[in-house]
Amino acid sequence: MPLSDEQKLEYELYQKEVERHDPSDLLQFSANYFNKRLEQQRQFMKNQEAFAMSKGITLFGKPSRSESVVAASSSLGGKGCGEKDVLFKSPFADQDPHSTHENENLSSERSSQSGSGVGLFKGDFKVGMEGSKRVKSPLDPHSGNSGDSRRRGNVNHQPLPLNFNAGRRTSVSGETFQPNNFDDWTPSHYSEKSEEQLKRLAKSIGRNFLFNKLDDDNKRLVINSLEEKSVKKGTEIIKQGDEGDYFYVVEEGTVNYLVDNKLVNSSGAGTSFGELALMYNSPRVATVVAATDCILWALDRITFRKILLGSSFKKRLMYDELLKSIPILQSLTTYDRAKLADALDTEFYEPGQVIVHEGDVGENFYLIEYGECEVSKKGQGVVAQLKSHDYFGEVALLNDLPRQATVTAKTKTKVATLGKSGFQRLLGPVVDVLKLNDPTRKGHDTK
Ligand SMILES: Nc1ncnc2c1ncn2[C@@H]1O[C@@H]2COP(=O)(O)O[C@H]2[C@H]1O
Repeated sequence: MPLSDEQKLEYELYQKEVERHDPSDLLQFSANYFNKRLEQQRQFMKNQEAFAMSKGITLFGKPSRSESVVAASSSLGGKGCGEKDVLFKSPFADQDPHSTHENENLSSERSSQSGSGVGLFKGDFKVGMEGSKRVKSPLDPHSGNSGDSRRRGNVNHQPLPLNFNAGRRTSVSGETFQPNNFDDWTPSHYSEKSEEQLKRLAKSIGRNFLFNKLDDDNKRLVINSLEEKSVKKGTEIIKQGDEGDYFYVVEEGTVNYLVDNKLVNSSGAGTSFGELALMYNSPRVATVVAATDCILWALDRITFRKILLGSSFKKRLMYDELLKSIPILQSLTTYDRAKLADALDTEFYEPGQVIVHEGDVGENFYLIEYGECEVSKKGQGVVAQLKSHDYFGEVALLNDLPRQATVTAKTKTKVATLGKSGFQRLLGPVVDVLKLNDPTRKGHDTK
């Protein structure tokens, strides 16, 4: 049976750690490594449950005896366990390391099926796991992150948060995302919302993709942490260069975005803004002004980072390092990169696997995260070699032509893919560079 993306990720992280440390005693190293991973995951869940309980939210129910039996048979590989048999059991109640993954999966389902949320949204988000992820080395708290990601299609089989640290970039983090820090945190502005407010929030926030990715419990935490703000037309809500304090969702009205006093964008009800400074601990990149009277919902920095950054924005953080390291994308702004990251997906290829076939219709643009690929053309053989941080697939999309060459993975390869519409919409600022480099115009370099 092929590995799931989640298993691939875990395996890949492990492999990278082995390569990085080159241990003389591999078994001892591996035992330490996986113990540490297990500890991290359990600690995070304990803290999350403790916090949720302090707010009257039950994340993981206690198993009944009969449920324990179901769980035991399930963790022993029992098949035919229908949905109604799923055990909603605290994943750290069982200290048998062999049952960990079973527990994670079950708990994840519990989380997504929880009926305790406010019932405003229909997201199928599994706590802290969507899109791709980046996990800090558990063996070295000061090490850089090793990036990774998984395909969208598999979200339903995602275990609970193996990596709450996902996306953390040690160089930019203001607040630590160590799971055990969760203990000290309570949202700065926590108030149960009235029925009337909930109805309005269902409309405005329900339209915002960031919130649809949260499970019911996290949605409830976020909703109750939101502060309502009415602003008059002309009010400066955010000033370029300032430090980030709040993230905003627009319930009513329109806001204008200005960079260096030039209008660059406008948005209305259901949209959000102010996330970049909070994500990257960087100054505000734009000034935001109310173009009409507005009703906004503001979420404080810490709650944003604790909840949304671990889920809705994980994909951005995970792709940010890759996008920053790709030479042709150097001209993109933080905002352009964030939008591009939202549109990317991840694919893995094994050595010898064809990624793009000459003559096919072009659907995607590819960025190589790691691996080596070979470009070949009928009648000419191999015409180019590609390596990590190179790109391909642009010619068909730029010129509306069939694929001009075949690209084959030479080693295990991980690519970020961008669909045709995203390519046209998001790569505007680099199209000229892509055209200049177009191999059908000037011949592809053989590296
Ligand atoms: N074209 C744009 N360039 C930069 N920021 C933008 C743009 N459009 C919307 N924004 C938002 O404006 C916000 C200003 O504060 P932040 O830098 O925190 O996050 C920024 C984005 O959310």
